[in-house]
Amino acid sequence: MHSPVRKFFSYYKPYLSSFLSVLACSFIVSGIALAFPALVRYITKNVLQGDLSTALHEVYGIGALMLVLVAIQNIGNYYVDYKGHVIGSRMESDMRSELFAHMQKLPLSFYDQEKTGSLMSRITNDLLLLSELYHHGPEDYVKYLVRFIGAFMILFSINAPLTIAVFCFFSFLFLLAIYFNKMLNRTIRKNKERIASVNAQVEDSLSGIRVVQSFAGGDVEIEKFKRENDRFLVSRKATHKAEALFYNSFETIIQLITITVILFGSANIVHHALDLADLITFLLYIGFMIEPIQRLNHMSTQLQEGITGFQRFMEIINLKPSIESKTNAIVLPKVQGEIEFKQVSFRYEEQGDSVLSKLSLRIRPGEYVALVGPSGSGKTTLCSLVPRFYDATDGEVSLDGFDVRELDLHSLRKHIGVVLQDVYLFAGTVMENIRYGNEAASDEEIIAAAKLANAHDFILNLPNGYRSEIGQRGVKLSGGQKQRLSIARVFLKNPPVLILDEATSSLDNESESIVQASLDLLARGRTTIVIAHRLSTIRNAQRIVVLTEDGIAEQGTHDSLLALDGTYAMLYAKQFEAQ
Ligand SMILES: Nc1ncnc2c1ncn2[C@@H]1O[C@H](COP(=O)(O)OP(=O)(O)OP(=O)(O)O)[C@@H](O)[C@H]1O
Repeated sequence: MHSPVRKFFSYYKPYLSSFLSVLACSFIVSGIALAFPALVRYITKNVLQGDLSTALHEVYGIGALMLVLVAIQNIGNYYVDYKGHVIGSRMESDMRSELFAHMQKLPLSFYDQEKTGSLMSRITNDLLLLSELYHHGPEDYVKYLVRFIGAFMILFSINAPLTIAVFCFFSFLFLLAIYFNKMLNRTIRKNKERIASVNAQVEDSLSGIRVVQSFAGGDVEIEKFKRENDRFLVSRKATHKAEALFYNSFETIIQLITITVILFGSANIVHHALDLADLITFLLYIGFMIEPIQRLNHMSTQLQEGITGFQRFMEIINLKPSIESKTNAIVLPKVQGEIEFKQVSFRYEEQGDSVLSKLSLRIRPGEYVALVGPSGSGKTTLCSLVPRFYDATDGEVSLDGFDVRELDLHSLRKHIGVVLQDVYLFAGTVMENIRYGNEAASDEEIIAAAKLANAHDFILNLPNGYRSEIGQRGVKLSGGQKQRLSIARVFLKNPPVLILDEATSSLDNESESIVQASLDLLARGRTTIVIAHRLSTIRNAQRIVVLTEDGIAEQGTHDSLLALDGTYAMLYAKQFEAQ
């Protein structure tokens, strides 16, 4: 678990020298600002009340000095604004990259619980104002602390009792700021959670836009969206209420301070304890003490946005990937493909029911094994334990005799190819999608893989051949075409172990036979586990394993299982009748 404070400051490290130069500049600029009321005081108290024949000459001299100071101050402010913001944005961008990379390592069990849209919101919205926090946070503290302490000391030297009276008001402001900042933090956190829900709703509706339109479900989606959007509005209203209360209480106290200074200052003038020039100086410096507080006050929503964004960032960063390579994990350069499940039990959630219980199965290198059984019996779950999409709750899964938890995760997954029923293609070209199987592959190798997957001909018929854009999730392709691209991807990967999970189930007869031909070719010489509902497609499997809710019910070849006249024979007869 990272310490939040240490983690927060660690992002300054790569930019430390630039950031210190910004802080130094900020310090100088604030010091210069303090000189102006002192110069006004000098003019009103010393120059204008002294020898008037030389006064104008001296005033021009001070005016020239002021111009030089203004120039230095503005150049300094430009540097602080520009450089500071760039540094803040860089840190924000570093954090965004770190969060995305961290999410890549989180296990599927994490994604089972979270909504994609909410996670997107954490990467985009939540981090947006962190740059302001990183840049303005320390820099404003330096700037305003210099101004505040400097003004306090000068005022104290002019009139100590009045300064202390004013300071009492400031401590009250300070306490008020702490209280309201806590309140803002709460409401802003709620805002972020609710905008994340709005995002999740948008993502869900738009990803399923085909289902929405086919069910004419636009109104339902609009209603669901409105519900989330309204909840966001309610929490925004609470934030605005807190902000308005905060700002206006502050302004009231600040006005009270000014009135106190005018009243007490005037009384002091009447009693000859203060002169007019001192009162003017006092009022100018009070402005210096008030300005930092006003500014921090107006900035506080932005800063709080940054703080809550950081807190939500830490919630994810602190999640330790439960499935990762051990230190000194074994890297397998070559895999024979022997898979063994030893007394494997599994359940998805800690409190949930077991999906698999003490299951044992050994698959020989190069063997073609079909898994069949009723829906929900755990076939997909069993296969997902091999590439460690999930870890067995009990027992051991091994590859070539090595417990998969001892193997380097990258090297383990490199040796396993998975073809699913629900193909996922990325927005991009055909070429880019096939290359996903092996980033180092040449164009020729990609074309060869496409030929093996029976995809080459249809790809050439696309408007731009291999350079054709296939749209989000491959919408511009048919189901069979998408499946053949996903098979080409696995051909290119060339893994010794293959898992085919209902790869042809959603295809029509013609597409199925083309895809089946490519799958048969793909399976050649590899250890293959096939999950199939259509039993006709696995008749030739070397071994058929029948999985039921109670575990492995029977196994053997198609003919031996029919002869056994058990679960398989019953499933087969049912399908045969239906056909
Ligand atoms: N990600 C998940 N989180 C929680 N439970 C799950 C998850 N995936 C599957 N399950 C549950 O685990 C059980 C086994 O599911 P699994 O998908 O492995 O079965 P299957 O035999 O492959 O089914 P089918 O043939 O219908 O695909 C089911 O009861 C299912 O509800």
